[in-house]
Parts: sequence; C-alpha cells; structure tokens
Amino acid sequence: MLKIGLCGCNGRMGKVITDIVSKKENMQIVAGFDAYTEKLADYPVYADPHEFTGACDVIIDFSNVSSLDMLLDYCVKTKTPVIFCTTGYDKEQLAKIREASAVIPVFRSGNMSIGINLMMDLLRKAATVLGDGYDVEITEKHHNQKLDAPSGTALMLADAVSEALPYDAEYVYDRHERRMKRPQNEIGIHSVRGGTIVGEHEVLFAGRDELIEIRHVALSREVFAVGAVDAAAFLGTQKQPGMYDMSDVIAAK
Ligand SMILES: NC(=O)C1=CN([C@@H]2O[C@H](COP(=O)(O)OP(=O)(O)OC[C@H]3O[C@@H](n4cnc5c(N)ncnc54)[C@H](OP(=O)(O)O)[C@@H]3O)[C@@H](O)[C@H]2O)C=CC1
Ligand SMILES: O=C(O)C1=N[C@H](C(=O)O)C[C@H](O)C1
Repeated sequence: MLKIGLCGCNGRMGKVITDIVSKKENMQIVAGFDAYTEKLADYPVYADPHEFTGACDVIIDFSNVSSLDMLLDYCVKTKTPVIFCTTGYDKEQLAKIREASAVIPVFRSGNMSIGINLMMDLLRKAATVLGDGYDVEITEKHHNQKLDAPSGTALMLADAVSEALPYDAEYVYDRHERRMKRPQNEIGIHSVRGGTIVGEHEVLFAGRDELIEIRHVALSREVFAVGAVDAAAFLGTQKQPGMYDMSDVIAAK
C-alpha cells in the first residue's frame, strides 16, 4: 500500500486527488497538509507536515509557493520523495528544489497531463523543422482564481520550443509600451484570466503566408490529478535522489 501525504489537500486540485485515490486499492492518503486545516476527508489535516508523526512514501503538492520551505525541510529531514505540482516559484525557490534533489527524489512539473507532455515533443519537432522563419507566440487561458501568470505550463512550452530553436530566444510578456517591430528572437507569452476555464494553451508559429497552431485544452482537473497519482506510484518506489518529471513516468509505463 503506497502511503501518500497531500499538501494543499483542501484546495481545488487536492479534492480531485482525494477522490481519485479513494477509489484505488493500492494507495491511500495518510495525511493532508493545508493552510485551511478543516478535516474534509477521512485523513487528518495538519498546517505543517512536521506535526505529522507517521510516515508517508511520497508527498504530492498542489498548494502555494509559500509552503515550499517547510515542505522541503520536512522531506529532506525524513527522506520523503516529493512531487511539486505547484506553479509560480521564483528563481531562488527553483534553486532550493534542485538542491534538495541531491538528497531525495524530487519531481516537478508545471503540468501533469499526458497531453501537455506529448505537446512538448510536438513543439520540439515543430521548432526544429520550422527553424528561424516563424514567429512563436504562446497564449494561455485560466480561471479567475489563478494566482500566478504566466502559467507554469506556458513556461514549460516556451522552454521546449526554445531548446530546439537555432537562436537564443527572449521571452516577452508585455508589449504595451513597445514602439518597435517584433524582433525575430522573441517568444511572446500572453495570459488570459476569466470564469472557470480549467486550462488552455496554444502555441502559434506564424510564418510568411502560413500559420501553424498547436493547442491543448484541459476539460477537467482530472487530467492533472491522474498524472499526479501516476507520478506518486512512480516516485514512491524511487530510492535514487535526483530531479524527475513526467517524461520519466511516461518512459516507465
Ligand atoms: N502541475 C499541474 O498540473 C497543476 C498545477 N496546479 C497548481 O497547483 C496549485 C494549486 O492549485 P489549486 O488547487 O487550483 O489551488 P487552490 O487555491 O484551490 O488550492 C491550494 C490549497 O493550498 C492551500 N495553501 C495555501 N498556502 C499553503 C501553505 N503555505 N501550506 C499548505 N497549504 C497551503 C490553500 O489554502 P487557502 O485556500 O486557505 O489559502 C488551498 O487549500 C497552483 O499553484 C496551481 O497553479 C494546478 C493544476 C494543475
Ligand atoms: O492553476 C491552475 O489551475 C493550473 N495551473 C497549472 C499552470 O500554471 O500551468 C497547470 C494547469 O494549466 C492548471
């Protein structure tokens, strides 16, 4: 039985994960961690993982960037593998996550769906074939409760494209004060927020007389939750410290 700790258990994603895990026979959530400590499911909820006296095989985190320090401290001290699905970390926080991966297995992905991870491969291929003759613009759309912009996924998609481009790309998030033609090496990244949009990402390659659009739409949060539960099954049995992502889970299937 895989014992899971769930950080952000009382949030939108936490509730979907709780529902999916409750239907599995080979895994169980043994503790939840959340700023809002009301017990909403059949496991105890703590404000801080250090208060939990039991043990878990893996922690899944869909919470807030503010939980990072206490979560990393707990996971390193107890040698617990951890899956960071939260988005919006700054450079310093990303460096701390990477540092911890020298000691414990650490998984991080801004998008846990299979579809987005396939889209990254398609984008690498498109950028390789299209080369420098096409302008790249990324648009992401999310619900009006989302805290961070651009989305973690948009940044992952931009990284996938720029890895395969023949030039060093510059990410541009805002052009409202610009009075100049578009430089070739830009990747424009645009955020839309409204209503209950679960998550949409579109990458446009705009060339001379030709447009190529690659688009992913999440119709429910289940696509992220299913990926996170698969990642827990994968990371919970990993003994080797290091950085892991969805490509490792897909390769192990
Ligand atoms: N990688 C992926 O595939 C996906 C990533 N996400 C990311 O996951 C995160 C959560 O998303 P979502 O569930 O929609 O957000 P919610 O705001 O619905 O849930 C977050 C939960 O975390 C709690 N929380 C806030 N601060 C802390 C803290 N310091 N310690 C513990 N718990 C805390 C919140 O409590 P309170 O409400 O009291 O503040 C809330 O219950 C976001 O960063 C989002 O971008 C979302 C979907 C997919
Ligand atoms: O906050 C969300 O909801 C989502 N966040 C992730 C992101 O920032 O890319 C993933 C998904 O699109 C939903």
